[in-house]
Amino acid sequence: MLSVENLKVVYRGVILALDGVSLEVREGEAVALLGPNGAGKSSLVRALAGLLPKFEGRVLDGHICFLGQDTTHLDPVRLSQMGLTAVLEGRPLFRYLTPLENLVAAGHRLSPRELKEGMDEVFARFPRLFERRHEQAGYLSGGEQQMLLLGMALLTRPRLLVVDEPSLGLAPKLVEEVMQTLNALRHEKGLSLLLVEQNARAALAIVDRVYVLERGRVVFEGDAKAAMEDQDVMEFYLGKEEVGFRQARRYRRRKRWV
Ligand SMILES: Nc1ncnc2c1ncn2[C@@H]1O[C@H](COP(=O)(O)OP(=O)(O)OP(=O)(O)O)[C@@H](O)[C@H]1O
Repeated sequence: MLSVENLKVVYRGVILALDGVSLEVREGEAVALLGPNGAGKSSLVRALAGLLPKFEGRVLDGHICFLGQDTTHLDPVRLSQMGLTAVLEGRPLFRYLTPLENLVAAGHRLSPRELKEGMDEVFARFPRLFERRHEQAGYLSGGEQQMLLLGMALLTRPRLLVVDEPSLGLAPKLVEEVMQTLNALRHEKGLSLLLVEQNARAALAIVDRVYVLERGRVVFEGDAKAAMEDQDVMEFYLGKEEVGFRQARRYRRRKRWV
């Protein structure tokens, strides 16, 4: 469904963010892209969604192929029409508009009947959004905003959903809820999912395969279950799990590979 080959991305002509990344997401598959700050995860998302020019970035080399078509230089509108929807990090929504208005904006390509059906489905899936549908979206909690963004993404009728750091800033219980929502969407809608995360454990619990990015390169790829059971991977790539004096888990990076 999606294949990325030897992708190099540069910002302002000098800052190399991706240095020859190759990866694949097959039809119906859920794949995690993990990595620490600055690894290049968001740069890959921007490249996939045709958004690099908005960030003064461009593809220097390599190819992106979606549904058999070379989409390396396609614009976001065309990509969305093809079924590739990206939910960017930082919860980009219209903060001064209501959830209802945000959903209408996201579903602007649908007919009135399709929009109504789509919104009914979103509100049935996220009852809390329905309760708060007339309030300002900027005042929703982080978890509710994330649900709204997923609802907006659903209205674009994606075949591949790319979600950038949905767990950012959320309490563990909400992280779990967001992951379970993504998992349910994937299975019920038959979506393919590329989940970009720093929270390795949360992501690995719902995906089939994983790529780990570090300093713009893929340093590990493999089966998610195997990655979780592999102590070296957990320690070296994802950080060592430690149980602190309050029995709180924390993760410490042990080593860099590149
Ligand atoms: N608009 C930009 N202009 C210049 N450099 C950028 C820009 N965006 C990202 N970079 C640089 O590209 C590299 C990769 O950044 P990117 O945001 O893709 O990493 P990331 O893995 O998503 O990190 P994080 O988890 O912190 O969001 C970093 O060195 C970053 O400073």
